[in-house]
Amino acid sequence: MSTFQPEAGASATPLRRITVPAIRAGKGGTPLVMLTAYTARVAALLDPHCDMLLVGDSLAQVIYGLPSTVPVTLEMMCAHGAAVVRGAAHALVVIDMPFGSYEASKEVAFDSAARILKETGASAVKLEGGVAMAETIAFLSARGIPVMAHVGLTPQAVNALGGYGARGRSEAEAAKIIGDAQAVADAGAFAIVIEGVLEPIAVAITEAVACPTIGIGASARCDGQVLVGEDMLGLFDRTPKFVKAYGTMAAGVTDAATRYAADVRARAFPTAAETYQPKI
Ligand SMILES: Nc1nc(=O)c2c([nH]1)NC[C@@H]1CN(c3ccc(C(=O)N[C@@H](CCC(=O)O)C(=O)O)cc3)CN21
Ligand SMILES: CC(C)C(=O)C(=O)O
Ligand SMILES: [Mg+2]
Repeated sequence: MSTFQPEAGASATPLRRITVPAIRAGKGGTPLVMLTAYTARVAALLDPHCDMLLVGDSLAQVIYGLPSTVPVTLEMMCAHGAAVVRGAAHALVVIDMPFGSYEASKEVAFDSAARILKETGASAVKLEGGVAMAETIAFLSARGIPVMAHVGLTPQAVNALGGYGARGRSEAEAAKIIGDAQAVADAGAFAIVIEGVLEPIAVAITEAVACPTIGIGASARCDGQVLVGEDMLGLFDRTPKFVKAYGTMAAGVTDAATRYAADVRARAFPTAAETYQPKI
């Protein structure tokens, strides 16, 4: 069943959404701006400022209070993906493929990615992995599904990596990450997220590949940047070194809830302005 609906109030000449070729053409230009969003309202607020919105599987921690992204399901990604597409009119929406939905074979990956695009109306998917995923990326790309790749610190592999520490501290690991990025670029990825690597690795990849690189804990010399929206807004409590909070939403929520609770307990809310009185 498709849950995709056109944006409410879409006019006869709607603002055209940013396309995958436009993102590709952003290589080496003004840095591409990307944030995650999981809900329609937050997507609508972030949309005018972003080139791309990512419905990240980080919704595991941010929305669901899960300890890692491993338990995330296709159903969760489709529900939040459809909400973000409804909320955003301008940005290209990319949806994370959840752990277990694409690794077994390129055919399994195609079925999962096709379901995501059908049920959400999004334009592209993202998946984690390098050399091991190159064949899958080529298979999807040749069949009309734009793929954003994700190399370096790949959180779905937390059980194999043993944690969320920065990657590429040994020469062998640095070479492996650069090889992964080259492989996914050669396979046709339209962009590559580089997460949690030593800065020289991110710079070397950005200089080596023809598609845009999107950094998170990587380098300002990447072709764009992505952060988890709630981290950037100052709402999420446990944030990695690579986060900069531009907002103070947690403090705003605490302040509002404190004053609301005090008003309720003092019978100071609701007042006449917020109640329905009989007509005289
Ligand atoms: N809110 C949020 N922000 C993210 O960036 C994010 C998620 N959730 N969930 C999915 C993944 C997980 N990510 C993470 C999670 C934790 C660290 C972290 O704690 N890093 C520590 C170093 C840890 C170590 O050395 O073992 C740091 O200080 O940066 C990094 C990336 C990035 N992604
Ligand atoms: C951190 C970004 C790149 C991501 O994959 C997510 O939010 O799930
Ligand atoms: Mg992710």
